[in-house]
Amino acid sequence: MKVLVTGGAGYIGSVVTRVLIEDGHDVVVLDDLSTGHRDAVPAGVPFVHADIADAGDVLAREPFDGVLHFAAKSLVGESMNRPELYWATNVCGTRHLLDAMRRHSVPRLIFSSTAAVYGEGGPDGIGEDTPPRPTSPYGTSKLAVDLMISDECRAYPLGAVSLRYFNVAGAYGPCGERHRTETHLIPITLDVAAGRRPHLEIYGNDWPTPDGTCMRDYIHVLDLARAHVVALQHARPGHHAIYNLGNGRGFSVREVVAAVERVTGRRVPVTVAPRRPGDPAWLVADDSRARAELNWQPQADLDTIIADAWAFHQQRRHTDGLAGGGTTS
Ligand SMILES: NC(=O)c1ccc[n+]([C@@H]2O[C@H](COP(=O)([O-])OP(=O)(O)OC[C@H]3O[C@@H](n4cnc5c(N)ncnc54)[C@H](O)[C@@H]3O)[C@@H](O)[C@H]2O)c1
Ligand SMILES: O=c1ccn([C@@H]2O[C@H](COP(=O)(O)OP(=O)(O)O[C@H]3O[C@H](CO)[C@@H](O)[C@H](O)[C@H]3O)[C@@H](O)[C@H]2O)c(=O)[nH]1
Repeated sequence: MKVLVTGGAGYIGSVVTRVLIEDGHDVVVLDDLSTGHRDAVPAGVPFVHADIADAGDVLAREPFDGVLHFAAKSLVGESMNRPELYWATNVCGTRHLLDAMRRHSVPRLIFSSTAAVYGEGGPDGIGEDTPPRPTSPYGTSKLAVDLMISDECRAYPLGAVSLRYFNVAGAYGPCGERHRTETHLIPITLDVAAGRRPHLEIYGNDWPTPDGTCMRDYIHVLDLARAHVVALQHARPGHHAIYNLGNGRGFSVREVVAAVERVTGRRVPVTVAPRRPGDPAWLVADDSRARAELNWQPQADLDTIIADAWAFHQQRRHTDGLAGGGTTS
């Protein structure tokens, strides 16, 4: 298929772009490079430096079979302080994209939704039919888009799939997490293991969980990418399908730290800091619907996810000459 990948210079979008190309698809990437990197887009893939609000200019040039829409603001903590950014980019930006898709008769949409739409979970996995109660503007904005897409599919022949990712981590070859300001647990913990930060701050040790730290469900970015390729085939006109993508198993922040120490053979000093506003205690997926209907199955366990992220981290250290504290770039 000929597809447009918005946010294809970002972490997940760049991995999915690679996997789509390996699967024989013809990809164009659109990204404003606000958090992405031009060099994350594979060589030879046409790149458009633009905002999603202007995606119509690209869709007007030639027929597209689908759009994979990753471009977004996506940090829970930031969204608590700057909610307007989340409504403008995630909701208004996607509204413009949907209008352009309709104008240019693009039949398929794969949307990056999130576990953050559910709000507080619990030890039992969260299924797609759980009533959404987001605890942050990030989650609210993504839920608003999911609802907007459902309305669009009811009224028009668009076929859409929302994939609700749980915590994505790991790397695929030259593509991994390298946000200018990193907030995600695994890359920060790897920075500590590498001696680039003095310690990890654990955001709260008094949560209602077995060891008092937050529980999350980590999924390898390559497992996630493969689900997108399947979902593209699965989109049916006038239908909006929603699938959780996780591993179905929760790990606490302290368990992630222990896994990083095990995989890297390095010590990770920690301190306990206050809870981060907007964080739920538990987010663990019931991903049985994706396994059954998409015939998809995640392969990588937590140690593999961390080992691949660590290999990427070490490789960036060499290519970027990174040393000492600071952020990845
Ligand atoms: N990382 C996770 O664990 C996770 C979990 C659930 C959902 N998601 C979703 O997956 C998607 C990708 O996340 P990521 O971790 O790769 O983030 P990322 O920040 O690395 O990638 C987002 C990309 O979108 C681009 N972008 C942002 N605003 C844009 C705009 N207005 N116009 C054009 N491009 C724009 C950025 O430059 C960046 O390249 C997001 O929609 C996010 O909400 C991520
Ligand atoms: O320095 C840190 C960073 C994180 N955490 C904790 O680690 C857990 C995971 O945090 P993080 O890696 O920032 O991911 P989340 O906030 O869980 O959000 C990610 O996972 C969500 C789905 O679960 C997605 O919607 C978001 O886009 C994605 O950023 C949370 O409990 C944090 O409080 C710390 O204790 N210290």
